Amino acid sequence: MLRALYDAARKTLDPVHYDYVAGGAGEERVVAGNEGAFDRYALLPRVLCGSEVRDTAVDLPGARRAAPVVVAPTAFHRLLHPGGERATARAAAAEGAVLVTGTAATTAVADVVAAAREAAADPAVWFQLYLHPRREVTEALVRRAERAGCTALVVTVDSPVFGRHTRDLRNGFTDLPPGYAAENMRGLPGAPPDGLTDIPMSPSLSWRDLGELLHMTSLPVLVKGVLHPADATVAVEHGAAGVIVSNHGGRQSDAVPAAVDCLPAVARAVAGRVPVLLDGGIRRGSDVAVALALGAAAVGVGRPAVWGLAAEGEAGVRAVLRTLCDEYDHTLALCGGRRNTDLARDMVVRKGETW
Ligand SMILES: Cc1cc2nc3c(=O)[nH]c(=O)nc-3n(C[C@H](O)[C@H](O)[C@H](O)COP(=O)(O)O)c2cc1C
Ligand SMILES: O=C(O)C(=O)c1ccccc1
Repeated sequence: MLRALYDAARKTLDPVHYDYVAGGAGEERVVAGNEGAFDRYALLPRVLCGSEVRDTAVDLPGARRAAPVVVAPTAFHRLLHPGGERATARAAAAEGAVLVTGTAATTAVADVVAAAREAAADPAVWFQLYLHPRREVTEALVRRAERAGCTALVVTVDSPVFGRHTRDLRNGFTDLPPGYAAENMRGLPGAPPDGLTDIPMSPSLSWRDLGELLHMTSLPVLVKGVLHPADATVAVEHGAAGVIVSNHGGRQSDAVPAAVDCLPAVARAVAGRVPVLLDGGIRRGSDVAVALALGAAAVGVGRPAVWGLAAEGEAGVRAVLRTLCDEYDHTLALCGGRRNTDLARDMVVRKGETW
């Protein structure tokens, strides 16, 4: 459905930047695996129980939204389209989707939220955070997000070290070019804004650091990058407001399972205490339906939104979100559902393994 937009993105982007977005760690087995995993699931519809009027609304931390599709945090939008994060923010707000803007954005969070507010009266922008080894730097970032009007924080925990993006290493793309900066890092304690090397990652971060983050803010905090069900349990016990099952779109480890294959066990561990979100490989409305039936409250999309942005700016991101949500609503109707929670666990089967 969105093939034409993706092709346009490929044509218009500098090949090095295209590779930055498309690529992943190692041999990119996980990049391929995230998408491929959805091909192994099928939906078993229920019949004669549907409705003309469907309600796909979802309650997420700091956001009730009309559809269960969130724009996942991705870096460097200004590098990919002159409209940058502002264009993405306007698109997400206009389509009623949560936008997760982040530490690696090339537009300051206050400007991102301002752009979202131009496009809709009540937008929802979350801020994605890399925990800084220095607590005062993390705290300064948190205050920026709070002051800007973000309604939740997303802390990414799958990056104890930078991912080794094979194509970037081959292309020599290891930092932002001159003229671009990770704007949220500008002027932070001890952090000159020279680019992505200012976003340090540390393998010595621990659950204690998450605990400290939860104490320094009253915003809900979602934990992004959980694959092991035991970690989901610990996150909830610490007070996380949500768990995001994600392998970072295959950009960190190239030896992990497909994200959607980790979802059922995480959903079981969380047991409805907080919403579970999933990102990685969502490309069509039926993928959204599979994820919801396997226990997700909502899904995130990374690359699809970026391709839309690169191809057509705000209009491209809007087209991606609208298409996914339309397809999802149509799939829900075909499954005999009227709301998201009608997609029950027993309506997803492994292909070739129906009873
Ligand atoms: C170009 C790019 C940049 C990304 N930057 C970040 C980031 O700064 N922080 C983060 O938590 N995740 C980041 N991610 C991961 C996404 O949030 C998300 O987990 C992933 O893209 C989902 O997979 P998908 O692209 O198949 O939808 C990035 C992904 C891409 C493709
Ligand atoms: O590219 C990424 O996946 C990513 O998460 C990131 C992290 C720090 C700076 C830039 C991008």
